[in-house]
Amino acid sequence: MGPAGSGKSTYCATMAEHFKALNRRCYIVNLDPAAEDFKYPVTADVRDLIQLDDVMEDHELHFGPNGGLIFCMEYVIKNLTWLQENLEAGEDDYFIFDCPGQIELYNHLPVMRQLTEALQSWDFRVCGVFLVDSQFLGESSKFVSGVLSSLSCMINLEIPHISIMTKIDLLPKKSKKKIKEYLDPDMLSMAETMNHHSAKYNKLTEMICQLIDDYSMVRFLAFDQSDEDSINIVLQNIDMALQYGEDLEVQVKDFETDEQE
Ligand SMILES: Nc1nc2c(ncn2[C@@H]2O[C@H](COP(=O)(O)OP(=O)(O)OP(=O)(O)O)[C@@H](O)[C@H]2O)c(=O)[nH]1
Ligand SMILES: [Mg+2]
Repeated sequence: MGPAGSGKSTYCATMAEHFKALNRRCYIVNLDPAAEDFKYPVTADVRDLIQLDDVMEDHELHFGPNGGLIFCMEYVIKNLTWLQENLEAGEDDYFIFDCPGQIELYNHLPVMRQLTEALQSWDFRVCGVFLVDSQFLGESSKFVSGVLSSLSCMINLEIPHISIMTKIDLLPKKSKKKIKEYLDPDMLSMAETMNHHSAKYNKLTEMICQLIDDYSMVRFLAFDQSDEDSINIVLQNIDMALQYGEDLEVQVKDFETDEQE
């Protein structure tokens, strides 16, 4: 998930390659009814169910691109059997859902939550991965704004949640250093750098930063698609959030115990 153009589809393509190199299976589902072409193999495509263009061209519905997208996602929720039929999952299968970028889907509409609840009811473990373009995080105020959008998504979905800064490979060396400060941010000194003219707003900024700091609510991981280690760290964090592989260990232990008996 994440704002338009934050790199969601590119993340899916990078992960598809990475999984291949690890010899691990991974299936990617396109949930964006407006998507056009893909740089990854698509296991299931929401456009087989509904397409944004068709909705926008419908003379009775009269939707623009954003209203049309919401209509499409509500249609998906009304037709969840389509999704379930397309997710014939084996044990330990790993799916990535490439989601649309409109932020309203995550922070106040119920559709994405309904979707994650459906996946959980089908016995999937679900982790939210929220992407923000690192090029927009280089200033304290923009960083706090990125944290808040990730946070509102996390609170709305109530699932394990990982926040990622994308396009690190595009940053000049100097900005890369600066971005590192944002991976483990000192929110209070950040608040000081954002002083406004109005004391009232300064206090508000301070309190927002304090809140983020007190609860360590959002920590970003850097995602550099040109750096294998950075991809690995992101994947490990998601695996941990999903408790991926824990059952495998249990099965091995059970097997050993059986043999001893
Ligand atoms: N260099 C570089 N370019 C990236 C990276 N991630 C995305 N891009 C580029 O950024 C643009 C948008 O990336 P997408 O992956 O399409 O973004 P998206 O979030 O799927 O966009 P929407 O689906 O339209 O919301 C494309 O031109 C990508 O090639 C990255 O990590 N590094
Ligand atoms: Mg996309």
